[in-house]
Amino acid sequence: MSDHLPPAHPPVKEQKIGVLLLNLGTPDATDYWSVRRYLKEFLSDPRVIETPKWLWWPLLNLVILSVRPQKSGHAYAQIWDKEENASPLLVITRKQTAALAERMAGHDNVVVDFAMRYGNPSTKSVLEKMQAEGCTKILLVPLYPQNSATTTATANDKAFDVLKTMRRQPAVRTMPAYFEDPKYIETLGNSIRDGVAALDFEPDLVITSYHGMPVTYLERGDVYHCQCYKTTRLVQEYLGWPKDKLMVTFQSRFGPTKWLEPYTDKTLEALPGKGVKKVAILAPAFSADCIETLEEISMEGRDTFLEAGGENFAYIPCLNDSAGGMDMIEDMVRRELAGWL
Ligand SMILES: C=CC1=C(C)c2cc3[nH]c(cc4nc(cc5[nH]c(cc1n2)c(C)c5CCC(=O)O)C(CCC(=O)O)=C4C)c(C)c3C=C
Ligand SMILES: [Fe+2]
Ligand SMILES: [Fe+2]
Repeated sequence: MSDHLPPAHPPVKEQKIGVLLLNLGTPDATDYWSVRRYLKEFLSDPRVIETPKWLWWPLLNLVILSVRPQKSGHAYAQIWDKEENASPLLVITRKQTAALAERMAGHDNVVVDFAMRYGNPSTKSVLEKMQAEGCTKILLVPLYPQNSATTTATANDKAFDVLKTMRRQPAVRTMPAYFEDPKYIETLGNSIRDGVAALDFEPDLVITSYHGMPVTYLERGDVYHCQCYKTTRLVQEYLGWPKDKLMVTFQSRFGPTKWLEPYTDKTLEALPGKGVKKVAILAPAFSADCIETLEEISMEGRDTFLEAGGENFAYIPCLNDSAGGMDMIEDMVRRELAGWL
């Protein structure tokens, strides 16, 4: 590694600032072994699975990893970006990185890149690359609007685990969760307003569906649940809509334990019976569309709702690399870089 490092004391003019976008990660391919490798890394993270290791290890290795990769692989295959031969999460994160790099191009000392918590490109490989490029300051940008131990914390943990192995330490900052940042609320609110205006029906209800987690994590102090509710309330206030026009639900249940309620799938099943037959739905916990939005909501959720008697269903995409979404990321990153630029 030392062969690839810049001089011990690069002149100040040659020192660089790294901006590292972090997201969750995704399999390299949809086959059994690729999905299994990804799920094994993901589901072995004690920040994600708090079940004691002695109990979780046999369950994961003997049961879950023998059946889940096939099921998830099938779901990934339905949303795979064939042109790029990659998962949408990877393709979109790459585009966000390129767009941010272009927006920061006026600062020739700023290097923008991205890394994943699980899978590729790994946080280790990208942090090592940044150090080799002369980054003496690094801003970690976990792309999760709401803070959770299962996402924000573990993304930062991974980066610090890598830094632990480096003798030379860059100065490091982490971007906070942005669930109530006025720029996020405005951007999300605009995407809902414009998304709804573009529909050929008027939704009775707009559902904000957040990724779920076991209720025990909330009980142990994870702030995610409260931050999800606050995001939806602030967006409702920004839009000036009646309170009952927007609803919070939680999706992606995993395993037999009780997760945060109300569940998205059960809600979509029940709404038509209550006279709510036209819905629009979006997933504000995701900064990029992925299996959980494109397959679980836009495909499965749609089928559930229509089969239960719903008439109109629309999925409003994540902010992704849209102009508004990139204005927001650029704005937040520039604020965190204050004093460094
Ligand atoms: C098992 C526990 C899980 C918790 C807790 C959890 C929290 C959580 N996850 C996200 C964001 C994403 N999750 C994604 C996929 C995904 N999540 C879990 C499990 C938990 N997530 C699994 C097993 C999977 C893999 C897919 C599957 O097999 O169903 C993704 C998408 C990845 C992709 O490749 O497209 C994202 C993004 C948040 C925000 C969150 C917070 C509570
Ligand atoms: Fe997840
Ligand atoms: Fe899912």
